[in-house]
Amino acid sequence: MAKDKTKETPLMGQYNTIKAKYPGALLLFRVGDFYETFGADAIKTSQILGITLTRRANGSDNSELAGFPHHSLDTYLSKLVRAGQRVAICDQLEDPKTTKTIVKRGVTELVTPGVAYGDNILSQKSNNYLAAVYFDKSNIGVSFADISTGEFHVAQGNAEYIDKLLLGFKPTEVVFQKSKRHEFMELFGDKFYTYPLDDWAFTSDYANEILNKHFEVTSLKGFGVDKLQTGIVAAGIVLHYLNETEHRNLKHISSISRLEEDNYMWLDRFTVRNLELVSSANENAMTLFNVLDQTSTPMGARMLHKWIVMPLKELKPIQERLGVVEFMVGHEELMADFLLHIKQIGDLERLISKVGLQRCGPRELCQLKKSLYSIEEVKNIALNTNNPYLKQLADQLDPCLSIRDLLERELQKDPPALLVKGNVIADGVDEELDKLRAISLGGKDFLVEIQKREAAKTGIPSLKISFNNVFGYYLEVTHTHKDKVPADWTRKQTLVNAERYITPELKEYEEQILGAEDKIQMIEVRMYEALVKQVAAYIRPIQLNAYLTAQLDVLLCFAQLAISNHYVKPELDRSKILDIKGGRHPVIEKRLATGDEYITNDVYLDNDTQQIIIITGPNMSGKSAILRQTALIVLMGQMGSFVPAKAANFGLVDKIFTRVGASDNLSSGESTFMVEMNETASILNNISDRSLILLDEIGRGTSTYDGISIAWAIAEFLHTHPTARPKTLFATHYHELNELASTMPRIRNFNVSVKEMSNKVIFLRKLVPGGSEHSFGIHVAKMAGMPPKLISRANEILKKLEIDRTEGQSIKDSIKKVQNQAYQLHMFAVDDPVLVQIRDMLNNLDVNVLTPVEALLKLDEIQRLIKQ
Ligand SMILES: Nc1ncnc2c1ncn2[C@@H]1O[C@H](COP(=O)(O)OP(=O)(O)OP(=O)(O)O)[C@@H](O)[C@H]1O
Repeated sequence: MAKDKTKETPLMGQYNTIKAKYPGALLLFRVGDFYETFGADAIKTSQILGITLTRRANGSDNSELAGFPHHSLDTYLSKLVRAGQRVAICDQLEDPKTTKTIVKRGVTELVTPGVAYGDNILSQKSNNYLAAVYFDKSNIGVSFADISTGEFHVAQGNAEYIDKLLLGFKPTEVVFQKSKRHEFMELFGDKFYTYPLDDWAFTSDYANEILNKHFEVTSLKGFGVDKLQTGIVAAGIVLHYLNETEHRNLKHISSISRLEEDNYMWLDRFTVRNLELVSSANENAMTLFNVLDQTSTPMGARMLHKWIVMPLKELKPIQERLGVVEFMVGHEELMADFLLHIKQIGDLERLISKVGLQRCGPRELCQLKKSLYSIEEVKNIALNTNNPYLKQLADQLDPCLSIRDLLERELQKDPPALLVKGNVIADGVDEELDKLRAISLGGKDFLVEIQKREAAKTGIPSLKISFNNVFGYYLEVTHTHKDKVPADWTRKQTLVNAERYITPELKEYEEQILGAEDKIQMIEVRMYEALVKQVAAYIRPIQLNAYLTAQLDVLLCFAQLAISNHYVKPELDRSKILDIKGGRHPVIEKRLATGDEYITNDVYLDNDTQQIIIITGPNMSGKSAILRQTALIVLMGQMGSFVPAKAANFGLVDKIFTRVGASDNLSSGESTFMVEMNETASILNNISDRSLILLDEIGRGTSTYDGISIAWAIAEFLHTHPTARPKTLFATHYHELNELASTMPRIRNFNVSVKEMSNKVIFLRKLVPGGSEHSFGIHVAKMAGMPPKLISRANEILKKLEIDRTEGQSIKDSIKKVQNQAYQLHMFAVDDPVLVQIRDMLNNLDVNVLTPVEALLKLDEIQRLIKQ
C-alpha cells in the first residue's frame, strides 16, 4: 500500500487506516455499489472467487484491485470464509448524498469461520460453534457459543474431558492464549481452525466484568456457573472475541449453561470416533446421525446431534423421553398431526437469533410470525393429549400472541426478502405512509395519462415514457417520428434508433413521485426497525419455543424410527445387568444390500457371572459389529430412543470406553501402539461397575507375543480390579486368550461362528459360546481374490507353523525353516536381478512383527515379481 502519505488519495488514506486496525483480515471496502479489495487482499480475493484482478493507480501506488457488486456480498462472503479467510466488511456509514467530503466508513462486521450467521455460510443441520480455551495451572476451561442460535456453554476439566467436548461440539474456530500455542497443539492437535489472542484478556476479573455486563447481573450465581473459575475465563473470552469482531447486538445470547460432566454418559474420544456417531474418517460412510436423523426442522437435527454425543445417565429423564416415544408410537395419527405443524415451524432458533443480531429481513420476520401460528397449533394438540410430558410442553409453549398480532397487522402478507425493496409495512398502519403511497401510485397513473395524451397530440403512436437514474422520467421517440416532436420538448439523449426528451410537466410529476418514494423508504425503514425491536423483547419466550419444539421434533423422529426400523423400547433400571436379545447394528443393517438380512445376536453381561466376554472368530466374521452394536444399543437407549433389538434390558451405563487395535485406525495417522497403550491406561484408571468397555483386537500393533501378553494382562486387570467390575467385550485374533477363562470365573469365551464347507468359509455371524481354534485370515485372502497358487502356499506355511508350534518351536525358527525350504528349491539363480530382489526382500523381513495378512501380501508381491 501507499507508503508516501503525502501522495495518498483521501480514499486510500481512509482505507489504509481502517486496514491497519484489522491485521490478518481481508478487508472488503465499500465504494459506491461495490465492495473493493486492494493489494495482497485483491490477489487473494480474485483467486478464491475467480474474479478479475485489475491494476489501478491509487495515489502514489499502482495497486492491485478486485471487487464485486454489493448485492453479491452473501454469496462471495461465504466463499471467502469457507476458504478460511477472516473477512472485515467495511461499509459506508453515511449517505453519500448528504456529505460533500469523503464518506465516513467503518468495519461493521468481522466474519470468521466461528463467528458467522449467514445462511450461505452455515449448514442447516449443524451448529456453528466458536470455542475459547483457557489453560490454568490445575485444569482447562472451555466455552462454546453459536451466535446463529444464541447457545452459550461453559465447562472445565482435564485435558481428556476438554478434548472430548471439542470433539463432540466440533467448533469451527477455537481461540486461545497466544503464549499457550504449544500446549494447545500438544493436547488438541491441529484439527481445528484456531486464532490465538493476546494474553491480557485471559483474566478472571475481566471475564466476570464482561459477562456481568452482558447479562446485566452482578454475579453469575444465577446461571450456576460462578464456581467454574477457569471456564468463566474462557466464556469471557468468547464475549470479548465477539466484541472484537464487531458483534455487539447479542441479546439472543440470553443465558449461559454449564456442561455438567456428571449429567451425561462419558464417551471417550475413541468411542465417539470409533462408533462413527456423528462423523467418520471416511467421508462417504454413513454415521449413526445419518441413520437416526428423520427430524423435521434444522433445530431438531442440531438437537439430535447433541443427544447422540451426550447420552443421559439419570433414569428419570431417560424414561420420560422413552415414555413420549412409546406414546407416539401408539398414536400414529396424533404423530402425523404434530409433524404437519412442526414442519411449518422451520428454523425458529436461527430466526430469533437474527432478530437479536438485528439482521432479520422482512421475509424472515414473516416466517417467524408463521412459526408462532404453528406453535399455537402444536400447543393445542399437546394440550388435548393425556400424556403428562406433552401437557407440560403445552403449558410452556407460548405463541406470543401480542407480538404475532402486531406482525400480522404491521407487516405485509408477503414481504420481500430485503427491506430496501420496499412494500414491507402493511397498508393502514401509518397514515403518512398511506398518503405517500397514494401519491406515488397516482403519479404513476398520471404518467400513463401524459403518455396517452401526448401520443394523440403529436401523432406518435409508439411514444414511450420511461425512467433512468441519470435524468429521471423521459419521453422516447423513434427516429421515424423525429419531425413530429413539439418545439417545447428538451432533447436529453440521442440513441441509435431513438431520441429522449423531457418536458417541464414530466419533471414536476417526477419530483412528486420520487419525493414520495424517498419518504416512503425512510418511513418503512424506521417502522421496520421499530418492529424488529419490539420482537426482540420476546427473544426469551421464542427461544424457549424453539428449544421445546426441537425436543419434540427429536422425540417424534425416534417414534418414526421405532416404527420404520422396528426398534423396541429398552427396559432400563439400576441393575448391573446388560441383556440384549436379537441385537442389530443400526448402521450396518441399513447398509446391507437388498435381500441380505442382518443376523441378530444376543449379548449378556453382568458383574457376577459373565463380566468379560472374549470373542474370537475369523476376520470379517462380525466381531467388531457385535462390539459396536452393543455400545450403540446402550447409547441409543440412554438418549431416549428405542433400539435395534428384539428386547434390551440393562442397568444404566455411566461410561463407554473403546479401544481398537492400532492397525485398524492407522489411516488416521495418529494411532501408534504407544498412543493405544496410553489411552488404554486412561481407561483402566477411570472404570466403574457401570462402565462398558469394548476392546477390539487390542495389542495387535506389536509382535504376536507382546500383543498376547498385553491383551492377557488387560483382561486379567479388568477381571481382578479391586473396586470395579466393568462389563467388557474383548474381540481378538489371539485364540490363546481363551485360556483365561479356565482360571478366571467371570471371563467367558464366545466365538462368531462360521461353517467350513469344501474348503470354503461361510460366515454365520452368530455369537456362540466357546473359543475358536484358529484364525481364518487365509480364507479371507481367498475371498478377496488372491491367486489360488498363493493361497495354497499360504495354507502350506500355516500348517507347518501350526505343527511346529504344537511341537514347541518358536515362530521365528519355524519361519526360517520355511524360508530355507524355499532356498532349497534352487529358485534363485544368483545373477537374476528379480530373484536377487526377492532374496533381499525375504532377508529384510522381520518375522517377529509380521502379521499373517502382511505375510500374505508379501507372498503376493513376490509372486507378481516372478510372473513379470
Ligand atoms: N450380524 C451381521 N449380519 C450381516 N452382516 C454382518 C453382520 N456382522 C457383520 N456383518 C458384515 O461383515 C462385515 C465385517 O464385520 P466386522 O468388521 O464386524 O468383522 P470382524 O470380525 O471384526 O473382522 P476383522 O477381524 O477383520 O476386523 C461388516 O462390515 C458387515 O458388512
